Amino acid sequence: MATQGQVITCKAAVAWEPNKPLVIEDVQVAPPQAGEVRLKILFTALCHTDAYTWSGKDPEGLFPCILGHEAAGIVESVGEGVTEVQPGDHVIPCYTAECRECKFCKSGKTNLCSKVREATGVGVMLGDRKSRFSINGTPIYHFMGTSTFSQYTVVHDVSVAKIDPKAPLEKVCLLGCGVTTGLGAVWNTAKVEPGSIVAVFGLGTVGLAVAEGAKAAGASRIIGIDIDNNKFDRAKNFGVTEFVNPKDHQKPIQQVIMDLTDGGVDYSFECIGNVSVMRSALECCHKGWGTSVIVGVAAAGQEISTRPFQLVTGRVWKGTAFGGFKSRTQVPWLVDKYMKKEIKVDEYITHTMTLGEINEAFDLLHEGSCLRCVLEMHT
Ligand SMILES: NC(=O)c1ccc[n+]([C@@H]2O[C@H](COP(=O)([O-])OP(=O)(O)OC[C@H]3O[C@@H](n4cnc5c(N)ncnc54)[C@H](O)[C@@H]3O)[C@@H](O)[C@H]2O)c1
Ligand SMILES: N[C@@H](CCC(=O)N[C@@H](CSCO)C(=O)NCC(=O)O)C(=O)O
Ligand SMILES: [Zn+2]
Ligand SMILES: [Zn+2]
Repeated sequence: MATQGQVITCKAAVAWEPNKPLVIEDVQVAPPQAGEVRLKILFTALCHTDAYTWSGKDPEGLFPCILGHEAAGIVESVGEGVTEVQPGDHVIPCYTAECRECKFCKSGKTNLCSKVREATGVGVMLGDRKSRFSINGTPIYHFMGTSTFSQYTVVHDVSVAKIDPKAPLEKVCLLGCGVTTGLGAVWNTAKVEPGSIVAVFGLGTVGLAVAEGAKAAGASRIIGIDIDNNKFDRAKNFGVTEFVNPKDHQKPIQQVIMDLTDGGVDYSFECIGNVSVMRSALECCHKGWGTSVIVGVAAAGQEISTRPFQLVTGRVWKGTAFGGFKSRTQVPWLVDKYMKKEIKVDEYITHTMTLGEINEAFDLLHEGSCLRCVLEMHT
């Protein structure tokens, strides 16, 4: 049955309140308006940022909402004026938009785009500042401009990356966030050179993708730091050459790393979201040139600190969103790299479940053994 122009009723996991179990509801998804695209989401993974917003600690978290931002699907229908995708196209929704027209997009200095960001930060669509999701007339907020924990979602056209239709959607959904972010943190934000010594704090999906990116960039040593000893064996497969557990040392971890590296690393990456570790990651960098990249998302109210002397003496503190990748342009390129077996993706998927099992999937995410859990949306 043709669904174009019709309201679609489908299943979605709704976060009614912070920290309360998600509820699988019948949700009405309105047709896309001008500049919008309605997607059939086939697979979505869970990311720690979904858990963070669900926890209530995200200042942009609005409830009730439909979370989810690491997914892949097929275009169901498009609104007026949409020219770059059409029904049937295989796509990855992108929480970092790319309009190619705004001051940010044209700057050549950042992957951030301002066109829809204000609207996506308050859970609505840009056109009419309303949500396309409702349950019996009650609006449900969008999240990150993606809301992929729904069998159908509506996104802005500037937030849709069209990809190779031969790519397995159950795998490449991961390129919608974690893996892409880690690779890009190394390649775009830090620009790690061959021979560099790299420290990665936190060996979850993002940290492992940083290690993978650093290996590909020719790093000579990749030091993985995690408080869970079980992380090391797996991390070796992603390029980590040495493992340090801060719990095994009396000295501050930055001192341990400096002692191991004749004065500090060339690049460090914080992939946890812990502001005290962010300080350690900066301070384990080499005097004169060491650069530290913040990737982890810390809760509202948290602040970073260090002695300004750390920066005066040449260390550089940076951050990255979506690894600095331009979403619509470069996500298809990453999919192609995956198809050519130049980057890993399958290796990050430790579990697969269904939409109906989403609460159990979140429980798993907090266990050390789980990297990414992919949900099949239409079983
Ligand atoms: N900036 C971005 O664009 C972006 C994109 C995706 C994810 N993120 C954020 O990146 C972070 C990492 O995501 P993930 O999915 O890899 O998370 P994860 O929870 O799977 O990995 C975190 C790792 O850090 C370890 N850890 C926890 N506390 C530690 C400590 N004090 N010292 C050392 N290790 C410690 C854990 O054992 C775990 O292995 C999250 O904060 C997530 O929200 C940011
Ligand atoms: N709403 C949060 C910000 C969270 C955040 O920093 N998000 C990252 C992506 S995390 C993906 O897992 C990001 O891209 N930030 C840039 C942006 O949101 O424009 C808060 O306010 O704390
Ligand atoms: Zn994410
Ligand atoms: Zn833009």
